[in-house]
Amino acid sequence: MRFVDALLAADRPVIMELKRRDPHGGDLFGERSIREIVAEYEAAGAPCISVVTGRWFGGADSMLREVASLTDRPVLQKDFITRRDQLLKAKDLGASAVLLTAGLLPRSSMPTLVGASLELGLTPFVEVTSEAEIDALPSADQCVVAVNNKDIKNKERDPGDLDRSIRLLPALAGSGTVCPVSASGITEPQDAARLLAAGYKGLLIGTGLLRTTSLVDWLDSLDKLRNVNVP
Ligand SMILES: O=C(O)c1ccccc1NCC(=O)[C@H](O)[C@H](O)COP(=O)(O)O
Repeated sequence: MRFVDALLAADRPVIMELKRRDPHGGDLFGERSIREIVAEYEAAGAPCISVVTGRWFGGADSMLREVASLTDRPVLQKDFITRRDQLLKAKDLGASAVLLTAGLLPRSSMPTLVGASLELGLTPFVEVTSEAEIDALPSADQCVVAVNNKDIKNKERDPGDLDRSIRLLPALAGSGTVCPVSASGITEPQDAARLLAAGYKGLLIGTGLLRTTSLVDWLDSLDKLRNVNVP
């Protein structure tokens, strides 16, 4: 299934992320193997899985290959992608979607990379932090567009500003994307429920899910707050 279709059809529209380290170098996997985390996410009904291969977060390309070999859920690669050859590699490693960060790319590169991703059958997962970045997006109707609540230019050391997602939602709706996503800094089920109630079709959560003592309880709380029954 396509990344975007899987997310839009999900009872729990949460892209669950594997990220080895937090921005301060803290371990997020503990004793768990990649296989165990993927199994936990699948059992929790993850429609899509995100893998951070960026080295700032302890990532490596091998993590993407391993995750893609363990699941048939669409997998997003989160890395600093600036060139077409990285898209080819992402595809080869098993990705279904690729992160393109508006704030890190020269404006002229975004249309080229969005076009090249689509040609390769990869969903562009475009991250933005401002209205100006949203207004400049090419082919937003064919992209997942995500508001990043943290500041990647500061290595995401900040706790995140979830109100940024609320503020930018009207601009996202106007961009033409069918799949607005709120990403980063979502640690509590209450925050997740608030963002979904506001109109987000998906959330991307790493640290909050990797650090919780019970993923099952975290997601049950979210379901209760949303009044949904997940079988
Ligand atoms: O945002 C980027 O440009 C980026 C580039 C390369 C590797 C990672 C990148 N971002 C990481 C993230 O955005 C977060 O891991 C993700 O949104 C989850 O955040 P959190 O729930 O706060 O762990």
